[in-house]
Amino acid sequence: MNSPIDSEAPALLQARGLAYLRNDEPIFGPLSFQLYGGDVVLMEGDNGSGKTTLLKVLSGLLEPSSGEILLNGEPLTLARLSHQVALLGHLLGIKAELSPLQNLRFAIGIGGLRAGITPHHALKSVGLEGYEDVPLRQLSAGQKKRVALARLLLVPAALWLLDEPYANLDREGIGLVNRLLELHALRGGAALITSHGAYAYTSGTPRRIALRNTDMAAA
Ligand SMILES: Nc1ncnc2c1ncn2[C@@H]1O[C@H](COP(=O)(O)OP(=O)(O)OP(=O)(O)O)[C@@H](O)[C@H]1O
Repeated sequence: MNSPIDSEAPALLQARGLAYLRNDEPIFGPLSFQLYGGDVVLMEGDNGSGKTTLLKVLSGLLEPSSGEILLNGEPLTLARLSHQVALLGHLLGIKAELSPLQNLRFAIGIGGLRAGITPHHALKSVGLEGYEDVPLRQLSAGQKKRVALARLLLVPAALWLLDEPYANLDREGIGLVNRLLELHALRGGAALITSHGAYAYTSGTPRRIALRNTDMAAA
């Protein structure tokens, strides 16, 4: 398990007794865990075990049935979410009618801009130089995923919540995700990643949280 980079700092993310029920049926939890700067944590589980639901709860899209979520030691609010948390969901949150550049500018308007990087630079970093002005609907699934990865690079959010970040990516794209994660962890960020188990994160041995269909337990 990674240790906090600054032991005085509160966890970037703390979940306390977090549970979600749909129609009185438990989907996950209760779960308690925390992520500090430098942590990359892998959330594993079979189809339907609740990984996406947990990320939706952590990113404020769903209300937990019980428990609480703290960001930097403070209760989660929409204002804190927009600047402290970046979500990469199944629906990538990018608009098909806009170009990569327009999508990134839109994201900056909401989430802010990290110092020392521009949208052009971010697109080059994810291998999309030359695609700046092409409408998203003309890009492949993997290229769209790369636009969403460029957005992660641009916004200053320290906590990344990534739902299946390797899906639709080729071998080079998988390496790209790993490099982005390593860089993010090195500069004090943290990431929670979902995976079906065949994960591709290759840097060290990430901490794991296991969601199971049968007992809904946290490891
Ligand atoms: N909008 C919804 N309405 C009703 N039930 C839902 C909804 N979304 C998900 N579920 C149910 O909640 C459970 C958890 O779903 P979730 O998408 O969180 O699982 P997952 O672990 O991310 O799955 P996968 O690995 O297939 O992406 C499943 O049983 C699913 O059928």
